[in-house]
Amino acid sequence: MSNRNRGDVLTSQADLPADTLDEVFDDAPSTGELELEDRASLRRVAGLSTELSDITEVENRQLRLERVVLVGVWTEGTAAQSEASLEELARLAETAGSTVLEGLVQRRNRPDPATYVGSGKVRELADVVVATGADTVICDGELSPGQLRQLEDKLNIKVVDRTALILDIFAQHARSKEGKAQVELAQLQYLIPRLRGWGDTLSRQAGGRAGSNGGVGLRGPGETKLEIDRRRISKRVAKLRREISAMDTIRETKRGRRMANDVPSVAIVGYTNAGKSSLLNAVTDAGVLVEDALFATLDPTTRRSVTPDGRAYTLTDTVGFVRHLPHQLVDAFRSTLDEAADADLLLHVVDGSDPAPEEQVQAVRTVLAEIGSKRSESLPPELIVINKADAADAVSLARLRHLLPDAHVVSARTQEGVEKLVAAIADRLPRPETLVDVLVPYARGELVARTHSEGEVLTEDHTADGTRMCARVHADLAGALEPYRTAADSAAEPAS
Ligand SMILES: Nc1nc2c(ncn2[C@@H]2O[C@H](COP(=O)(O)OP(=O)(O)OP(=O)(O)O)[C@@H](O)[C@H]2O)c(=O)[nH]1
Ligand SMILES: [Mg+2]
Repeated sequence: MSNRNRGDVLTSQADLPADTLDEVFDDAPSTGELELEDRASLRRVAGLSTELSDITEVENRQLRLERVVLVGVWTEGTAAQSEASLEELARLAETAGSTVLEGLVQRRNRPDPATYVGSGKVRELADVVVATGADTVICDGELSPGQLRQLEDKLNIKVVDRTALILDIFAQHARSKEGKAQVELAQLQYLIPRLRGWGDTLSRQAGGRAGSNGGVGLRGPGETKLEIDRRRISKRVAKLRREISAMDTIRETKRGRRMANDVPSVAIVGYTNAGKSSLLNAVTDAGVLVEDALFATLDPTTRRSVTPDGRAYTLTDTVGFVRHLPHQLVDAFRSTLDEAADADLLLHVVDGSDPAPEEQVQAVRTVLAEIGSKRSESLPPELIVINKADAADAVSLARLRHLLPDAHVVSARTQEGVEKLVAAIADRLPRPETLVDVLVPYARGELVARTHSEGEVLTEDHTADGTRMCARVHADLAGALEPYRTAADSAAEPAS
């Protein structure tokens, strides 16, 4: 399925009764075919739903979003913003492996409480669905269970909201055991209040394709079955919670070990597709997967790097942020983001070529604040990086610089500004706290090497008796260097 197909369909939109739908989305962002194939092969390695296979209502993991029509309700902001929002939804849908056939936006004061779009528009939407041969409608928002059900009943095809779509992408991309468990938990939390709706749809679909509803299946599964399913799911939720908190402990231990090592850490955060992985690669030659798709990165990658003056630090790539991140996922992904919150420095990457980078910055800060509010310690300092300078236009770049005066403007692609950024990172990293003056015998060369990589060497001199160094080191290393301290060292004060 290529975007070209989609383009073809879009060019035929003149045949469609779209005139009364206020906006027609027709700008196709592209995603490589290969990546999509890759995703498709990944997503079918399910493995996760095994324990749930008997709960038919919970099979949203097997959502098959193939040929989709997008629909949004435009309540506030400019027309351009509403289009950007739908464009993002299209990219999300493509990331999930769908072909987007059509995108429609309706201008309304607020979404219709019954059917999301106004009831008159539902009919038009139904016509578009038939004309394009879509099998799924994706709504740009979080719909209530009732809205989803009523829209499905009226359209006779599957209706999914933005939250379910994002959950689906996360389910496809999560690779670690913990990530998978967290996504499943989030999906179940999303599903519990919607059980009846899903049961309804699926039992209807079980009777054949859409349209076969009526009579028996009309009211969904009986209360009793629903209750049983609900209980089962609650049990599963409790089990997942227990597993996750056990994994939490393991990660805490690991992180604790890393912190005891006193290697300063930098976490790269930012909106999805901002170029976080590219920047990690640019700074460290890490070779992390980079692609023009949303949520390419779901499991954090950590790489070591060194400052220009030789101090070691770690850089961690993280999950991208997105506007209206489903709140179930804020919790679920607390872990990867928590790691970011524990860093010594946040590198907040902004896509300078995006039409509305300010909104991305806002979305990221909102989620960070949410995480910060659940922690006892405050969040690490933030260094803003405006990326894709090569692709951004001069006017919006100037506006961004004005808005974010402390930001570093770089291009991970051309390496422009990267060297300066590396220097700025080095400058912001906490320095080791103990000042030592030591004479290390040549037989203990490994201590000299450690001081270079873990500490900050101020002066170094090769004497007849060994290497004489003045350096700032962390407590651990100071302990190891203890036997070699010189007389002059006793006067040394801890550096501030
Ligand atoms: N023109 C230009 N494109 C860039 C630059 N940096 C990254 N990109 C492109 O932007 C897209 C996204 O890059 P990634 O590094 O995967 O972005 P990310 O923030 O890690 O994205 P997710 O992991 O999906 O959240 C890719 O197509 C990159 O080639 C840049 O400096 N200039
Ligand atoms: Mg990435």
